[in-house]
Amino acid sequence: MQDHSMVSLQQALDTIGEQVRQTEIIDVTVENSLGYVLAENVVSLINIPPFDNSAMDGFALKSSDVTEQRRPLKVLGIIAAGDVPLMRPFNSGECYQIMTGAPIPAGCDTVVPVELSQMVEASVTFSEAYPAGKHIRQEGTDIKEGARLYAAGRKITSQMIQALCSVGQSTVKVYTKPSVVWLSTGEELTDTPGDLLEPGKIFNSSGPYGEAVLPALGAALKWRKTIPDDLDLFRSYLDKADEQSIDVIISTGAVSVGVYDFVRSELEAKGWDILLHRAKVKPGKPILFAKYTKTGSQTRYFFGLPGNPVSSAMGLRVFVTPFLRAMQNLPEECASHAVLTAPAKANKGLTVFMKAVVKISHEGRMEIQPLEGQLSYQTGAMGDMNAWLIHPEGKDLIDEGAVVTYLPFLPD
Ligand SMILES: Nc1nc2c(c(=O)[nH]1)N[C@H]1C(S)=C(S)[C@@H](COP(=O)(O)OP(=O)(O)OC[C@H]3O[C@@H](n4cnc5c(N)ncnc54)[C@H](O)[C@@H]3O)O[C@H]1N2
Ligand code: MOO
Repeated sequence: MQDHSMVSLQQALDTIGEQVRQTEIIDVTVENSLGYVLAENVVSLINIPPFDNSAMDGFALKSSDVTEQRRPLKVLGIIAAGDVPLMRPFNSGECYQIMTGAPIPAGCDTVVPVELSQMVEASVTFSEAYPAGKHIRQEGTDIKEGARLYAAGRKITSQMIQALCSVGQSTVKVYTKPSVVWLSTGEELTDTPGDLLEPGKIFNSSGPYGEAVLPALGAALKWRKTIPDDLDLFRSYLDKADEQSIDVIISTGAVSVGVYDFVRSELEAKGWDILLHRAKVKPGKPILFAKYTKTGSQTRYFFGLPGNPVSSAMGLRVFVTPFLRAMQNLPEECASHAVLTAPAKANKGLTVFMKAVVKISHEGRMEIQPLEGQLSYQTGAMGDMNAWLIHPEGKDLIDEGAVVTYLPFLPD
């Protein structure tokens, strides 16, 4: 007889969390580093700006030369961005025309914007006296040489790429993105959207969803296949993933108690250890987690996500995402809270994840509202949700106005 007992959400997460091993550390070019997690602190080796430069198009001069007397100054030449800094100081009564970003010449203590000047041939006068220290962007006033830009464990964003490039960083050490294979099981699945559905068939929605969302979860999807209820094919894909040293295999469907629910028995037959099967959650109840250890190679992991499409999405977010994050040394996600704007009722015996919308009210308050269509086959509301409201085990009704916990649809 099968064991149909279920563990709590926390026990399930702990079982998964205990298995985490970090991925390999590699060097990637900064240009290709988006979405990777830093495995080292990044320290700037140079000052930014690397030299004093002008913040305006105008005239580089000594402020003592610009007085109420409006004495004309001799323009010695033009200094453009990219020019070598002029080290030879100029004399009183002289100045340079200077462009934004151009190096400040030795002896200059201010830049007067072009709008305040009248230039006639090589001579310029200014409408008013001008103080020292204006419009000069001093070396090191953005980023100091030796300053820590980013700590290990930060996920690289596009903004960070801009700062990394400004200090001239060429490569960074990062954790490899966990490699993933996605297997959609089900005789009923059709992978040709746009075609007329054959009787009894449905379109595969979870496979393309997995492919779309995995990059945002930090994973590298290597390949994705659909498997009718064909055990030989399933075994051959397991072997292929093994040969390619895939870190994590994710399947959808065939993990419940139906006659054709073969995932668990096939994994066991192939020597996988089933560490978790079934948790007190909804959707996602029949969640399965297994590992495969072969001498001489890295342990491999398998998540069997329940087939109902909302259950697959929930399993990916609630169980797989923390595992993928921890493999890259990302910190655990912090709990997010919001005020419930409508009562939420759910099964008391389970932790229920409800499709919901979180938004900031006009008063600046974070508010959350459960959507219509909460069942695990109902994908209609998924496009509107941006959060999973967590309705904890042990409660049936949560009143409007209560503060509840939620999981953003995507992690940071
Ligand atoms: N006697 C019981 N029956 C069921 C139980 C149970 O505890 N006792 N649990 C139910 C729950 S809860 C879930 S969730 C499902 C999970 O079952 P499986 O993982 O075995 O999934 P399947 O039976 O293969 O499929 C379930 C459902 O989802 C549709 N599906 C599957 N794959 C896809 C896909 N890629 N895209 C779109 N839709 C998909 C499939 O056609 C089924 O309708 O079991 C319940 N049964
Ligand atoms: O637990 Mo199932 O995942 O509700 O549909």
